[in-house]
Amino acid sequence: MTPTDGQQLTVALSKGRIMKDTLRLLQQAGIPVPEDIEESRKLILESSDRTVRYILSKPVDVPTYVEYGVADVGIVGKDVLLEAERDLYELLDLGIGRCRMCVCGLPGTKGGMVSRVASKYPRIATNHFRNQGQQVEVIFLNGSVELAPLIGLADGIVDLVETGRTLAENGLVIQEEIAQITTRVVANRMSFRLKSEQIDNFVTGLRQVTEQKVQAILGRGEQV
Ligand SMILES: Nc1ncnc2c1ncn2[C@@H]1O[C@H](COP(=O)(O)OP(=O)(O)OP(=O)(O)O)[C@@H](O)[C@H]1O
Ligand SMILES: O=P(O)(O)OC[C@H]1O[C@H](OP(=O)(O)OP(=O)(O)O)[C@H](O)[C@@H]1O
Repeated sequence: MTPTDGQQLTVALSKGRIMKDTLRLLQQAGIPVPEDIEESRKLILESSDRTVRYILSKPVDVPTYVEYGVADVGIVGKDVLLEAERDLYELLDLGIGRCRMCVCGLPGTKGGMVSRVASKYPRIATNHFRNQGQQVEVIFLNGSVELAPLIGLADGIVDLVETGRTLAENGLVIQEEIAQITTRVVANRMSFRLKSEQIDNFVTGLRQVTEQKVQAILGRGEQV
């Protein structure tokens, strides 16, 4: 069957760090993925059976494409979702791209003392300190935020920590964990109703794969 535009599912994928693991899960779930999706410089690709169309986007833009409905579904980190605060349905945790959103700083500088914080995530940082009743000035930076406390721009940072290597190599420590981060599947609210069957199939396939992964890990745990 060749689907019409109305039947085709448009999926916004995050380019970069989580792309490889995302494609692996899609393939394991039996969702058709174009063979050249990793090598190609094309930004819009269709599966060979034309049931799925992929948009390759910067992670930070995925919620925008999905909220405006130009993508029915998106795959993106919880960090990006918390920062974007878009009106989307969050359907599934894929369990990949695992890291933590943390307040970090030089050893000996306590979270409570912090008055200026640098972050690529100004909304997450602002909400966090507001919830704690702390008055903190948040300075937006685009990356390498660990520099800020080292050169005196800020007292601390709010940033992602995965292995902890970037912090350790720059003499910084975690002061507080704000949130556990993983990659999520999100959907446009209207698409969720109009393409319920396609979205349900998409999410069910991925859910089965991610549950199998959890069971495999538990299975290994039981043998130990
Ligand atoms: N160590 C990590 N650092 C940053 N993001 C991580 C890390 N581990 C997992 N992630 C996940 O990967 C996503 C970031 O991917 P990536 O670094 O490719 O995007 P980006 O920050 O928009 O990149 P850039 O702006 O450099 O193109 C995050 O949104 C987060 O969900
Ligand atoms: O705990 P780690 O394993 O060291 O990972 C965390 C680092 O990785 C990310 O930076 P990224 O490499 O995306 O570069 P950026 O600072 O330019 O965003 C993040 O912002 C931290 O700096």
